Amino acid sequence: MTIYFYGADDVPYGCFSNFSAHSVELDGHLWPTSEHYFQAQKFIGTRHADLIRRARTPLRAAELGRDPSRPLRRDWERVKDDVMRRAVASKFRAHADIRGILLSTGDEEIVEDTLTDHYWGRGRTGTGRNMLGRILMRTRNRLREQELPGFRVTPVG
Ligand SMILES: Nc1nc(O)c(N)c(N[C@@H]2O[C@H](COP(=O)(O)O)[C@@H](O)[C@H]2O)n1
Repeated sequence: MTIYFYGADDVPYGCFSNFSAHSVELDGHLWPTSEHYFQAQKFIGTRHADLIRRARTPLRAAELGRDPSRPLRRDWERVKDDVMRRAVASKFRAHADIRGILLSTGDEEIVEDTLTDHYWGRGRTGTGRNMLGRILMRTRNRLREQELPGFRVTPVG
C-alpha cells in the first residue's frame, strides 16, 4: 500500500518531511533540519545561506530560500537532486528512530502528498515527479544494503 506523507508532525510518517525536527551534520555545520540544509545550498557561500542556517523554523528557512529577489546559484537545477539526496541520507543515517520507521516501510511506494509541488511531490493531478519520495526510497535501499540498525519508536496515544 502506498505510504503518503506531508505534515512533519504526522505520526508515524511525518519524519519523512524535510520539515521534521531532525538535525543533519553536513559541510562542517549542524543544520536544524534537512530543509535548512537544502534551502541554504541554493545560495552556498553567501550571507543569505548563513541566514537560512540560523532560521528559527524550517518554514522560515523555506521562505528565505524561496525569496525571488535572491539569485540562485547558477548550477542549482543541475545539483538540486544531489543536494536533496545528501540531506535525506544524512538525516536517516544520524537518527536511528526514524531510520527504523523508514526501513519498516519495506518495499512500499513512498509519496509526498502535496497538491502544490509537482516536482518534489505528487502535485495537484497526482502525476508529479515525487522526487522526494523517490529519494526516500533510494535512501531506504542504501540503508538496507549497509545494514545500519534502526529501532522503531512506538507512538504514544
Ligand atoms: N511543507 C511544504 N510546503 C510546501 O509548500 C512545499 N512545496 C513543501 N515541499 C518541500 O519543499 C522543499 C522544496 O522546496 P523548493 O520549492 O524547491 O524551494 C522540499 O523539502 C519539498 O519536500 N513542503
